[in-house]
Amino acid sequence: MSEEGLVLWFTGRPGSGKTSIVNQVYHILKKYNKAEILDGDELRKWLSPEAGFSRDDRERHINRVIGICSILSRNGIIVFVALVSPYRKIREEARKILGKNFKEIYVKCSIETCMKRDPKGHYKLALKGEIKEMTGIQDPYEEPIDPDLIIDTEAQAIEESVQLVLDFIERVEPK
Ligand SMILES: Nc1ncnc2c1ncn2[C@@H]1O[C@H](COP(=O)(O)OS(=O)(=O)O)[C@@H](OP(=O)(O)O)[C@H]1O
Ligand SMILES: Nc1ncnc2c1ncn2[C@@H]1O[C@H](COP(=O)(O)OP(=O)(O)O)[C@@H](O)[C@H]1O
Repeated sequence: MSEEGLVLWFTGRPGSGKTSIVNQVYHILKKYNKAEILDGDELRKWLSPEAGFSRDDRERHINRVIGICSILSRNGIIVFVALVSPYRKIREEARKILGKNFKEIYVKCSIETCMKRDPKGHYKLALKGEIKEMTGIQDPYEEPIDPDLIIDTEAQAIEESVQLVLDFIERVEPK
């Protein structure tokens, strides 16, 4: 691994599998590389405690995450980002700012399956009207058009998804 880092940007609907995959890949990789996880929920608590889920709030929060990625990756760290990041425009912005070491990984899963999984119960609350601006219910999720990697968590077991990400990193990491 060179001093150049890598930003692996996992985007997908809530419940698609971003956190589960990132945690497992990180666990395997961190023995050999400097790596860090920037995961939606945990990150919001300290980086953007004031933020809700309006488009403006999401964009402001994601812009801050892009800034952190820039600092970490230029210090040779592999950064795992797990954010819903539902808008194409802001993901394209991330690619522009972070350059060739930005890799967009689409964690693909239909809204129906995400709603069935509902690991945090947010979809249920959104359907009852207790959460507003929920991605996939009242708010859009704009699928990536040409991502660097697609992980289909409806078609794959988690072990398979994890292996695909590890294989991808092996192919793209700066040597
Ligand atoms: N309104 C609404 N819309 C989307 N998501 C919501 C909402 N309210 C709470 N949550 C939970 O917060 C997590 C998403 O935070 P992110 O910072 O990743 O979202 S974003 O990138 O700013 O769009 C996301 O966690 P993950 O399930 O890990 O994706 C949700 O469970
Ligand atoms: N192939 C897969 N990859 C990732 N998660 C999966 C897969 N198949 C089923 N799941 C399940 O889907 C849920 C995804 O939740 P989570 O990882 O918190 O998603 P997200 O971070 O995208 O909200 C977990 O309960 C996980 O066990």
